[in-house]
Order: sequence, then structure tokens, then C-alpha cells
Amino acid sequence: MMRIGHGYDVHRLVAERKLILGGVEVPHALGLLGHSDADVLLHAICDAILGAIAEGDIGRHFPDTDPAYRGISSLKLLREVIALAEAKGYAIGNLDATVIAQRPKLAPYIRKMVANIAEACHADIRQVNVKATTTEELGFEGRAEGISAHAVVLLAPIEISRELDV
Ligand SMILES: Nc1ccn([C@@H]2O[C@H](COP(=O)(O)O)[C@@H](O)[C@H]2O)c(=O)n1
Ligand SMILES: C[C@@]1(CO)OP(=O)(O)OP(=O)(O)OC[C@H]1O
Repeated sequence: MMRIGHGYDVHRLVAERKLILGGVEVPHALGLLGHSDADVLLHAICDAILGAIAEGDIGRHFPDTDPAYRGISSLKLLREVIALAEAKGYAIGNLDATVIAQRPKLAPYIRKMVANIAEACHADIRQVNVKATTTEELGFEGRAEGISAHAVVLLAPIEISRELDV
């Protein structure tokens, strides 16, 4: 059986934090605030995968009260989430995500984000898509108060995913 999952996350933009998206450090005056590296894109992807395997959400698996996760790279969290999916017999069929950010311009960094995500998910880059959009200056993302991300993922039983023509 194929399984679908959706993830959504928001983090606030503040001074004196790095901006990490899809495991890429994006040069910008502001960064995202969080207990981890606050990689909002990877958090949405983790939640989509956890949703697909009916395993709750990222906060349940990696509580923000646990010092072990302070400043952690969210690529590590994604690898743990994928290990959980694989233990249940599932692998990525395909994954699609959207980052909603008024600025900075993310297009130059998207290919590296896709490569990082594919590597962490044991997938091919052709199974991973990342998009960026502004909100035409509307809402909290448009005022550059924060960045949000949505992700959807289709998981396939490992045997079937090996046969998928990506
Ligand atoms: N932070 C962003 C937002 C958008 N892009 C790219 O610009 C294109 C146009 O964005 P609209 O919000 O006007 O639709 C979009 O398709 C992205 O390719 C970006 O690089 N960084
Ligand atoms: C990732 C975790 C854990 O360090 O912390 P944050 O970086 O604050 O991220 P969030 O999306 O608010 O929730 C999940 C947390 O458990």
C-alpha cells in the first residue's frame, strides 16, 4: 500500500541566527529561530513522512525540551525519520515541498537543498522537488517576520519503490 503524508511548519525570522533551509546555509541578514537549527523546510518534510507512517509529528519524536536537540542539524532529524519509515518497510516514492519566503531569493540554493534531501532520504534527486514562492508581501511571510514550508510525500513499500521508474 502506498501512503501519503503532509507537513507544515513556521519559524520566526530574527537577527543573529543563521538561515538554514534544506540543510543549506543561505546568506541573509536574518535567520530562523528555533531549538534546533530551525530548518523549516526539513521540519515540514519530517512531518510529512511521520504523517505518512502514522507516527505523529516531529515534536513528539524530538521534543524541544530535550537539550540533545539544541542547535541540531535538521538533516540528522530527517535521517532518523527516514530510518523509522524504512524500519516499517517504506521508502520515498516522491516528495514535493514549497518554501514561502518573501526574501531572500532562494532559487540559487534549491538544487543543493534537493541534493541534501535526496541524500538524507536515500532517494534519487528525481524523486525530490523543492519550490519557493513569495506571498506578494501579504501576511507574516510577506512582511518577512517568518518563513513557512509545506511538504507532501508519497511513501512506497521498499520493494515497490526499488522498481519505480524515477
Ligand atoms: N524566496 C523566494 C521566492 C520566490 N523565488 C522564485 O521566484 C519565483 C517567483 O515568485 P512569486 O512569489 O512571485 O511567484 C518563484 O517561482 C521562485 O522560483 C525565490 O527564488 N525565492
Ligand atoms: C525540531 C524541534 C526539536 O529541536 O525544535 P524546533 O527547532 O524549535 O522546531 P519546531 O518545528 O518548533 O518543533 C520541533 C522540535 O521538537
